[in-house]
Amino acid sequence: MTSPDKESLKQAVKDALATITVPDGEVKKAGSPAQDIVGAGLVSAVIVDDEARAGIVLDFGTSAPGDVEALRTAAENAARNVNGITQANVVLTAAKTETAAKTASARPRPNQTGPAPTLKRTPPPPPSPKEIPGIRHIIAVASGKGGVGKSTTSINLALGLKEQGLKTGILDLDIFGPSLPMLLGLDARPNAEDKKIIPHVAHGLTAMSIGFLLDVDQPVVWRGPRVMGATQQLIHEVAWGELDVLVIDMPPGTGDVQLTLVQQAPLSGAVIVSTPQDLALIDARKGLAMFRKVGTPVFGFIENMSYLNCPSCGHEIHVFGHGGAEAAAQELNTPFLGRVPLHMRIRESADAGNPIMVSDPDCPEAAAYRSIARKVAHSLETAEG
Ligand SMILES: Nc1ncnc2c1ncn2[C@@H]1O[C@H](COP(=O)(O)OP(=O)(O)OP(=O)(O)O)[C@@H](O)[C@H]1O
Repeated sequence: MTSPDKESLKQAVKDALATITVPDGEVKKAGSPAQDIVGAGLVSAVIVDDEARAGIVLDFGTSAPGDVEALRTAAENAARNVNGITQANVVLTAAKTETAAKTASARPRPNQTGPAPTLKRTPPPPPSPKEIPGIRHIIAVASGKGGVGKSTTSINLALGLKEQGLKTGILDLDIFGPSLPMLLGLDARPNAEDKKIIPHVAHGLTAMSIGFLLDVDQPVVWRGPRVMGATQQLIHEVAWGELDVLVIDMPPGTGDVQLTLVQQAPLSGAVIVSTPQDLALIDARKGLAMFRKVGTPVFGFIENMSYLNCPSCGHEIHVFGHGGAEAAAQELNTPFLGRVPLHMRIRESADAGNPIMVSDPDCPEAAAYRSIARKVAHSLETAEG
């Protein structure tokens, strides 16, 4: 999808939202005469991604919302009915009131012991990335489009880096569909201490996901994100401790959200995941352009779902064509980090919360991730000079 398409879809979603009336006696931002939810200032963000999925944030400020679920449903239906929109997801946010705080804290997640950390509104992002004390390197795992295996690659790459002796963390910033809770088989809300969120530790990785803070049962994300605010918080207000490397699983695509994320984290470098199909490669090129624009070194391309190993003779079968990412990498003067086969083991282990680097470390697919992780570790060393 070209950006003008995305822009016009975004406008169409906004127009559709503007047909929803603020119910009588319901929330309305102070000083606003408008009666529709856009005019009343309740729509704080509309995002349309490369797959034409709409993400909408309805922000209730400090008003105590009444039937916010009805508004959510109305907004979702309005966005879904826009021609071209494939999916719509509405996040509700509000500043914490005493009652709200009580309601929220009355619903602890399993394993929760301390007060629940909440996503909160934070000041606009700083113009230049702030160093994070204790973290030597941050790398972003990006993809031009969704569904290419970016999250699966992120977790196995992180485990591969840990195997190299690096103290490794992983941060899932995929606001469109956080996968880390599933990949690690974890959904407990993290605790907070001294105003910092305490990350989980799983398979030897320090792990944090935006998904740990978004409560599926809770209609409102209290003091919840403007996406950028949440991102800031997840990068800078988590007690990461000492890490050699933090792997960030980025949201798919190369739009404004991604660009801002890239600018918020002091990245040592990025890797771009692609599949062999042409379309994915075109998108991957956009990813490269985005990182180059902000001066982040791209450590290289990874080709995922690259081939099948024939179950009887072990030969590689190239279902989606062959060598596209490698050729593109060469043409774009960017390293090629390696290919990962398409294999049920990768999918099943990921779905079971036991990534293949842990569940079957001696299989050929784990070897593919290991080889990529070695190259990335080498790039990090080189980056250190
Ligand atoms: N090499 C592989 N072989 C088999 N299945 C894979 C492979 N890589 C990823 N998958 C599967 O493909 C699906 C999409 O992968 P994943 O969620 O990692 O993609 P993504 O790019 O992060 O997607 P999204 O954009 O939706 O976040 C998952 O079910 C995953 O298990």
